[in-house]
Amino acid sequence: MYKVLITDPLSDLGIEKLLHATDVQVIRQTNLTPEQLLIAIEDVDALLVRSQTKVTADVIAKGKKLKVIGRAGVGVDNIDVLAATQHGVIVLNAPDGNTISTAEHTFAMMISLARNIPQAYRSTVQGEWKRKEFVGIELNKKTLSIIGLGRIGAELAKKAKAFRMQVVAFDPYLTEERAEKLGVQKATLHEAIAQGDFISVHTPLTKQTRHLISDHEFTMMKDGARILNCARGGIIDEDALYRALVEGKVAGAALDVFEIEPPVEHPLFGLEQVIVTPHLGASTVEAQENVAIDVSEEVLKVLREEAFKNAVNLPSIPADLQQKIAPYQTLVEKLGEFVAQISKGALKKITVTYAGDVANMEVAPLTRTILKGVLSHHLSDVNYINAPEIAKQRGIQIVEQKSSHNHGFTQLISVHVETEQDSYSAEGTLLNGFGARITKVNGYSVDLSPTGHLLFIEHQDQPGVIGKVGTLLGTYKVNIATMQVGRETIGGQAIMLLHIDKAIDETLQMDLQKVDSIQKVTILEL
Ligand SMILES: NC(=O)c1ccc[n+]([C@@H]2O[C@H](COP(=O)([O-])OP(=O)(O)OC[C@H]3O[C@@H](n4cnc5c(N)ncnc54)[C@H](O)[C@@H]3O)[C@@H](O)[C@H]2O)c1
Ligand SMILES: O=C(O)CC[C@@H](O)C(=O)O
Repeated sequence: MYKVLITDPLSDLGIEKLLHATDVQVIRQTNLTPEQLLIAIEDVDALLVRSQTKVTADVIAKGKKLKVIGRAGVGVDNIDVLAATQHGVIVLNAPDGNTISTAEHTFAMMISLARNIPQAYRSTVQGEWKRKEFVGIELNKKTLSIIGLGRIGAELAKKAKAFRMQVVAFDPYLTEERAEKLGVQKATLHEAIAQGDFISVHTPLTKQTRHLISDHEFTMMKDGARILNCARGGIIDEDALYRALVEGKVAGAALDVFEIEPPVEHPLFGLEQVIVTPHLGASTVEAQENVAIDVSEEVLKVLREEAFKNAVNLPSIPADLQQKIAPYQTLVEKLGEFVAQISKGALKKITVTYAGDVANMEVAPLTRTILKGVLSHHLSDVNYINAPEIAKQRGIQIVEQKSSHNHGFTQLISVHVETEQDSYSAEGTLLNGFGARITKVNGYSVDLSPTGHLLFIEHQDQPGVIGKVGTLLGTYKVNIATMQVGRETIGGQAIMLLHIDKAIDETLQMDLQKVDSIQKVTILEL
């Protein structure tokens, strides 16, 4: 039974699938203090949040069984994604479900800003009738500068165009082709800032976007520009915004999000030209249902080990690619484990080479699997999610390359590992009807099914060595299923690879090691 902890309010309809799943126990505990969360997380398999719950590194470390954190929404800035990655916890979001709602909210804020609707409402219900004070401006023919033309930015652009606004956009990933398709003018950040009558930010909050709009940017704006933030508090420097409003450089600001939420006694609240909402962008019945459905379905898939998408800390693999690479998964994982088990010394570099049919595919997911195979022999708690990050942290260089040398195999994958002591390699292929095979070990040709108990013996090619190995194994009642031998030259360096029917202990290993001309005996388990 999987335990799923939900710590923020989520739509009941949205989480129906979880509530009805027979293999899931849903625990709903909202408004937890950080201390209570540290206790609640201890034995759950999944955590579902919106933007209120702060999922810190401490929370993740306490979640000993935690496999997945689901964010019902887009922004994952309330989750320590790096800590999750390091602990091998998948972070999922629901990126599509609230796009329309947030774009509509931004548009509502823009119209409110242009026509002073919140201020006029407040004044009118207080018994005033100040028609002259609340003269607004039209959106028609004004320029809207959008910073961050992703899902919400693009949706906002469409709405603005319907209101006959000129749309200028800055996004580092915006191509001319997409700009043209959306009917927006591609600009640099400073061009966009300088041209906008309205400027709306729609980026994630990252190191690069924190205070993206600060004093310098405000000085570049048109006099009387109006600014909106319905993305994340902190993209606009609130102190700089306050100064720009007080100086009259900026005519108005609409904020749905704040550097600290909920904001207390915010100086901006004292300014008449500032309109605010309490992080309501995604707060519609439709958006909340959408994101809760999306994230519940995805979390269930992770728990049930089915294919999932939308992982923030794992590249998503399209279904057609998943289908193509599936047959290679066992081979590459076994190749990684094999090389790791025959290698000695601290890892420095792992080179993976793809040749033949497989070289025509997107191989990054396979390399990730190999990394997991290699690293999990040396380190505990390595999985598909954290393997690249762990390699990076330990300074292990990863090289992925493609080659035209398939040596007669339809496909050939080779893993070469360099350690501080030596280098080791294994090559493998998929044989029609036989599945995964290891075809070369440290340069010696073999034909090995990579499963079960194995003995890897490095020795000098001498008459009688094979016999002595067989006799010793017989003495210890260990049955040999298959045996492979390979040598460089007659009497030269050689290897023996034996499939044995049961695990052996170190006594037999040491006895084998004492045999004349045997240099090294390694016990493998695949
Ligand atoms: N107010 C709310 O309730 C609410 C609701 C949903 C989303 N959001 C927030 O809105 C933001 C956008 O969401 P989205 O779904 O459109 O995300 P998205 O990932 O589709 O779009 C973000 C865009 O920002 C661009 N970007 C990144 N760094 C940039 C930079 N330095 N300068 C300019 N552009 C940059 C990216 O290239 C991307 O195109 C996120 O911060 C999200 O958390 C807020
Ligand atoms: O949970 C919410 O309502 C906010 C969601 C929003 O900020 C998001 O990033 O998706």
